Amino acid sequence: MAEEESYPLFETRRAKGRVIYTIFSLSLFVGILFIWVYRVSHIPREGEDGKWAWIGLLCAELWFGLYWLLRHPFRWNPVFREPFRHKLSQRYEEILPRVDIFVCTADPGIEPAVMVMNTVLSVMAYDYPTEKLSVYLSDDAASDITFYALLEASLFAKHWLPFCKKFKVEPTSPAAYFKSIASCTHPNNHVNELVPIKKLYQDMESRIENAAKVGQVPEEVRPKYKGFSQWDSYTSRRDHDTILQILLHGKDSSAKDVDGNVMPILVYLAREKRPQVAHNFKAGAMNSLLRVSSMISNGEIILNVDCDMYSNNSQSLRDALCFFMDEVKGHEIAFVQTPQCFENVTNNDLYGGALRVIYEVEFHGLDGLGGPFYIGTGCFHRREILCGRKFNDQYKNDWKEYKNIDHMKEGSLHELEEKSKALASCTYEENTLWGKKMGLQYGCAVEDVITGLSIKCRGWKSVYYNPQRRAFLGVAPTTLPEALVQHKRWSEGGFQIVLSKYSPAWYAYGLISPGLQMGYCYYNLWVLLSWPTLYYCIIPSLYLLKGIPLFPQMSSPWFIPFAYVILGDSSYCLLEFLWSGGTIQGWWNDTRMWLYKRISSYLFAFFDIILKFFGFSESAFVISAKVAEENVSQRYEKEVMEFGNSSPMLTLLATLALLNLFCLLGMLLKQVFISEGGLRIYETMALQVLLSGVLVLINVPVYQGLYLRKDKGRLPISVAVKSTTLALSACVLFIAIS
Ligand SMILES: O=c1ccn([C@@H]2O[C@H](COP(=O)(O)OP(=O)(O)O[C@H]3O[C@H](CO)[C@@H](O)[C@H](O)[C@H]3O)[C@@H](O)[C@H]2O)c(=O)[nH]1
Ligand SMILES: [Mn+2]
Repeated sequence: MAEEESYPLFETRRAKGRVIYTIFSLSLFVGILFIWVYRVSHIPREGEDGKWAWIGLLCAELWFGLYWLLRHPFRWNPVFREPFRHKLSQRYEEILPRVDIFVCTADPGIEPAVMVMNTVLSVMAYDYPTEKLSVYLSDDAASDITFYALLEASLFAKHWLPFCKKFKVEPTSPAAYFKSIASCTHPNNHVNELVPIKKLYQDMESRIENAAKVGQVPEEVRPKYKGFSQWDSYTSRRDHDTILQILLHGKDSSAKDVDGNVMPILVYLAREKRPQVAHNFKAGAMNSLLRVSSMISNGEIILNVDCDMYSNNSQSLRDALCFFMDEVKGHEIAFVQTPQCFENVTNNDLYGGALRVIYEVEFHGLDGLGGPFYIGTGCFHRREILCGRKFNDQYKNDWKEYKNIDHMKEGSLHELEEKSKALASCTYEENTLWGKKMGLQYGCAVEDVITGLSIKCRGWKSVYYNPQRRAFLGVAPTTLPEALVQHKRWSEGGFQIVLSKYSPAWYAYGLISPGLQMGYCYYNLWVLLSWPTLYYCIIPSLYLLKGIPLFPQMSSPWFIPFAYVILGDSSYCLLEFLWSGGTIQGWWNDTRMWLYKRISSYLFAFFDIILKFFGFSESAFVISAKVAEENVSQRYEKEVMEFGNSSPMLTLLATLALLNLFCLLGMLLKQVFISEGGLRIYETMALQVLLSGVLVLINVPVYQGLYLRKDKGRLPISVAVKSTTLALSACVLFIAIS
């Protein structure tokens, strides 16, 4: 036994090829230095054309170069983790800790109840002792339909859980499972039982969908369940008492599955909301869940998932425990983060939703520097640490200690509900440390990342666990505006962190490793990329139209560093993308999104931050859509870009796309009709032609959306008119004033 115990519960491997990477990046850095030197030493003299444009480019290039430096630490030491769950089982099966799972939902219109129930069912069916598992659904919409759906799900679960156990079902989300076996051709060994369970599921699904469609819980159901009476005092989504119902609990003898086994605890919670009290979005929901669950089950481990992120791997809970329960390293680990993966990403990933390089490369690198960020979903936490505990070396979790704690010795379920409700009232947090030092942090659009950072600053580590079989699968945005709005929220939140008390730039100094500090800055400074990128998309093209070079000509030796940096960096990014499982077309699409995020999401986030700073605008959380209309989905499947509305973001994108087209065409026309320098322009202005050319190529979907497409997903006529006028006038004005 002693020898047995000396084997760790997980293993850490380091990546190879770091030397080559280091040499390569050093060479690129030399190239960047040359570019800087060139810019500084060739500033046009007073009276010469383009002096200010030149200085602008210098600033942009300085910033790009510095930002580029930030991305290196987390490519130096990537690590890969491998848990050994059979060892966990051998050593700790009897004393596995209690686990509380939090699912958050906020809007039944955007997040359909059936989808949410699939997530709930999938996590209820983890391969784990059910008496130690509790699932909490937080509903920020306080929708009785969601409650009704959960009631239905709790009944269906009594069949579904034994079925999953018996046939080792994977994935345990019923919708995903039925879909996966529909596409598999060989007959299963459990056809006889499959048919009835599928029927049960479909019946439940149609009942929930009907209720959602008519916007009402069926008349006959209401009086049967006392829980619905809690809606009697409900006035609106933003104004209601706490609604809390324990739907399944070991104390209740009916909470057994069809085989007579105990079911996991299942709780519905809609925390109290009042119009005059800030509810702090998902962070507020999580903190209420933390308190309520401490009363009902008090699991030592907490798993948090978004309502679309169903469990795709029934073992991942045990895998995560291998990290926490490891005898040597486990005590330092605050949370275990899995990547966000998406079920609906198409082959060439038009909107870059898969975030491939982030999850396949960069997060492994962060793990080598002290641990990945907490990214809100698919994350396992230790309760105490999430609630504010500081690290100290002596701290060791004695898992055996918890063995026989029964949190519910006396009192009825009803009493338990009433006591728990008080913890979810909207005044509970007044004059407490919740949202500051306890629980999730308030006031930031990425509550998850800032909370993770504050945990790191208290001395803890985290682990990135990226299993072969995806742990969770969710829904990525399926339209361009949605993708852009999501990135706006993220970039805005990131910058709020830089400006916050926990700023990775200064507060974290000395508390986390310098590499990790740089990693946090790399992700949280997105907003500041908008201006230089915009500048690079506009100025060189306008000067191309006018015939003024801003880059070295091809025959100059200064051309070499530009060519080397451009080629070297793009090929490196391409390789990394392919290595992460992407396609070449996917990389091209990702590059387009890289551009669009910078010139729209980040820019608008920048303005929003300013507005908020001066008190002109309030925090908001724009929830990402999880379903799309039929024709939108069809276009998404075909990878046709979906614009569909006329937001200022799209007008800006279209204007910039057209501006580049006009500049390039204007330059070509000048060549043909005025024929100033003939082919010379390609020699003197090669890089500007290249830049405009690439911008035009990358914007092809925008031109199509403006002028060629007829379907509903195209850019509206109004955007076409506005952007064409704006782009043309910019070109004409620029030529005219000089
Ligand atoms: O007031 C709110 C708003 C949102 N949510 C829930 O938060 C989750 C995430 O919202 P979503 O619209 O899907 O945002 P994403 O951008 O996909 O989410 C990522 O980024 C968020 C921070 O911006 C994190 O909260 C998420 O966990 C993380 O997955 C969803 O389950 C929502 O139901 C709430 O519970 N209450
Ligand atoms: Mn989401």
